[in-house]
Amino acid sequence: ESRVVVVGVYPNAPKVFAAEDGSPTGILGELLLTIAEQEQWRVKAVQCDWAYCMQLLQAGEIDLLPDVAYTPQRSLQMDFHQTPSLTSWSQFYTAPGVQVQAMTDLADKRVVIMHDSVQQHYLQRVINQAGLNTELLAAKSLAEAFAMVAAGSADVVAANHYFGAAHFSQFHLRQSPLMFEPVQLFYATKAGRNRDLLDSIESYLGRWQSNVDSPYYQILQRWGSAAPETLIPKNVWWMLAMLSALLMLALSGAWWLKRQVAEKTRHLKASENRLNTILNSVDAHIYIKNSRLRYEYINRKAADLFGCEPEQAVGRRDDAFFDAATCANLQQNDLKVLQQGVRLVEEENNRSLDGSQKHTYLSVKLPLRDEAGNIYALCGISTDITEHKQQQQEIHQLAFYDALTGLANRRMLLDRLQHAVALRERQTDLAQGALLFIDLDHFKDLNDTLGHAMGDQLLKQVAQRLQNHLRKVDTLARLGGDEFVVLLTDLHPDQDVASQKAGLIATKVVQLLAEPFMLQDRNYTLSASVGVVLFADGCNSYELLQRADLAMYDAKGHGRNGMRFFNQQMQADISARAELAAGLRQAILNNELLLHFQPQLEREKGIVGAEVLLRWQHPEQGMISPARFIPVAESTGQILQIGHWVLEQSCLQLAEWARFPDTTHWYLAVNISARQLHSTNFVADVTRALQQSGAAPDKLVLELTESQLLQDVDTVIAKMQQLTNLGVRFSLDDFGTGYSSLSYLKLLPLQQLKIDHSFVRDLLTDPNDKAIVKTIMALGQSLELAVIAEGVESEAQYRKLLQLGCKQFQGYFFGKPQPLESFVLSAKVQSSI
Ligand SMILES: Nc1nc2c(ncn2[C@@H]2O[C@H](COP(=O)(O)O[C@H]3[C@@H](O)[C@H](n4cnc5c(=O)[nH]c(N)nc54)O[C@@H]3COP(=O)(O)O)[C@@H](O)[C@H]2O)c(=O)[nH]1
Repeated sequence: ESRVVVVGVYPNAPKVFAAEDGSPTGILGELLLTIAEQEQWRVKAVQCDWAYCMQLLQAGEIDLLPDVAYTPQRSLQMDFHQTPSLTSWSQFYTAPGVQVQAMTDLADKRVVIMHDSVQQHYLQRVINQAGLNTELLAAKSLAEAFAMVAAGSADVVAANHYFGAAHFSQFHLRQSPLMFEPVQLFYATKAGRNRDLLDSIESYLGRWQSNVDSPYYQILQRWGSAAPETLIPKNVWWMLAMLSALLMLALSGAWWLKRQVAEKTRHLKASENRLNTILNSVDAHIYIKNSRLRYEYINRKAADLFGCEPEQAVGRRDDAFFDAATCANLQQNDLKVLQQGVRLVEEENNRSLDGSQKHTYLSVKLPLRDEAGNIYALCGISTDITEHKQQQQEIHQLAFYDALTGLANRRMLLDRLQHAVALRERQTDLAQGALLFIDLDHFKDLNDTLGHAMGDQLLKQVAQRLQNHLRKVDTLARLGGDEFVVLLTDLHPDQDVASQKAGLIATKVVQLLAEPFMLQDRNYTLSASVGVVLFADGCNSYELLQRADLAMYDAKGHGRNGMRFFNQQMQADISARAELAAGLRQAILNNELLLHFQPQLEREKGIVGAEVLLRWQHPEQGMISPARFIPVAESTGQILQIGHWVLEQSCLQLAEWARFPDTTHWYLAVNISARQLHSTNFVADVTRALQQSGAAPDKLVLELTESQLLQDVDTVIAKMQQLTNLGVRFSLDDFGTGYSSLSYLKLLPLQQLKIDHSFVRDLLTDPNDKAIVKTIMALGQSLELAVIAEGVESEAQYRKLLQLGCKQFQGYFFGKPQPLESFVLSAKVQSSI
């Protein structure tokens, strides 16, 4: 039984195609039929297009497929015989007018090939590697592909030269001289199937190809092949193959170079993009200007400022964006960079063309040089520091100016003062300067009565008024509260003239501030005290300010509403007071304070008690008068501690005297300072001193002065009342020197008035003093208060006082203040007389 061989036949004349009866024909069809005849195979043809034939072979539905070019990839799925049945190569066939002399001519062309053919795989690789912009189209058959070119839907067709040579003129195409992809063609079977068919074919091909008279060559001749293909010398065929390989190598090289260039371009593009991203996101204006000062580059930020796109600024100059003054300044800076090759860092104030925007920039400008070192452009980086400058200005304002009045503050004043003093020290022939220290009198009262808002209003008006009347060179400062200082410079080189001028200005200031101010539509009048100091050799700014302050206090001490020059005595007084305060601290610790007692008498009874008077036994200076140290202790607050000690000691002494019949009736008059009286603990302190000592409260007399009672009257009266309720008595010291009114006196829980010694001193000679004493006596009588006269130094004074009705006395005539022992001794002697 003959073997049935199913053969795939696809249209590829003249190599293979189906005859009218469907049997395979063409070179490879006839060759197969000739072998089949010899082998008694019954050939059954299956017609298919190329791609479908390949699929049928893979599926095992056909046994054999002619005209298959060997490729390593196909050898994985198919088996081939050894001797090629044909050799072939590919060629391009073009539409008229289309030239393909080299592979690169395929660029921008539509090339059609048969689907899944060797040409498709080869050309796809070439196009990719050469990076050609070629459109590769696939047709089902070569006839369809040729028809596409003929119809204009493709420019070029690639086909094996057998088909091409036989058909190109029929389709009115042109044959390109470019040959490529030489191949060897075989009958192929599915891998592992029909090996016997291949072996048979191989045996015939081997024998017939070595004999030119064999059926193989007869078939070739019949189908019009000019030369027996297999007789092409092997070396020529290899050369063709080598050339093809070289072409591939060259194309690969070109492809590699192109890839490198593309890679580099990609890198450069990426770098440029990155750089642009950075430059555009930097918070600064970055630009490049060429040597003619035209912009070559600006970043996004600069473009936003200019109100255009970056490209639109290229070629333009600053005058397109800034006003004339700005341009002139920028040009000056730019030329410095371009001409001198320097790196420039400058603050630039730029104003826009229409003047609407003004900005300050910190600009850094650098020259750009070519490889030969020549400057061809400049690169600028300008950072907008407008806000920073404003903040700096605000910080400066806060640091050096008073927020309320806008005047210079202490810091600024000291700064200017230091500068003026230093200048004066360097140039002694320079005009003399001076400081005026101004303090408003009783400003606190205005604040307390009208409120702080009104107080602020007044301070602003004071500042304004002073400022209006001072020269521009002078500095008016507010130190805080109601304290103002004027720094006068450039007065006069002559000390006396300068002093005269400063005095006139100070007087003018006092007069100015005495003129009424308008507050809430009402006139408000105030006064000011002014201290004046002239610059002095070796005196620094702090000392000058302190001296002016002292002078101002002196002005206050002299009745306010006036001016005083600083003098050395003020300084000496201050130093002495400071020294005294320091010594007093030590005195308290070292028990240097002691009490003296001055007797108080009644005519019939003799000694009835004593005034306690404090003494300071200084180890070096001897006895220091309380008239010196009590005011100091008052101002430093030490009086609270000292006064408390006096009170405790006095109570202890009273308790001690109470134990003896001779002294049990004696009382002690203790001086109470203003601070003591106004301290919140005053009543408690007195009560505790009495309780802890066991002294009888009615033996304790507390001496207050009229001035102490003027302040916070209600509280003082309440305190006095509380102690009066305990039995403590109160005496009004220095009576007659103050301003006590009768109605006011009636409110106070007093038991005694003490006639000041200044009235007693001239009682015999001065009718006024005599009249005052008489009045005080009458007052005491009407208010039912005892009256004691102090400072009685002579018998004549004593007699006169007796005559005027006085019953109680104190003074040197009866006994000076003395230590406890001598007081007690002399008191007993007096009683026994
Ligand atoms: N707060 C306190 N003040 C006190 C205390 N001790 C004293 N003082 C006050 O110090 C001032 C000076 O006192 P002093 O130097 O002791 O002078 C007193 C007497 O010595 C003096 N005096 C008395 N008799 C005469 C006299 O005949 N002639 C004369 N020239 N001076 C005389 O008078 C002073 C007493 O004055 P006064 O207190 O007003 O009664 C003085 O103000 C004391 O008050 C203390 O502990 N605390």
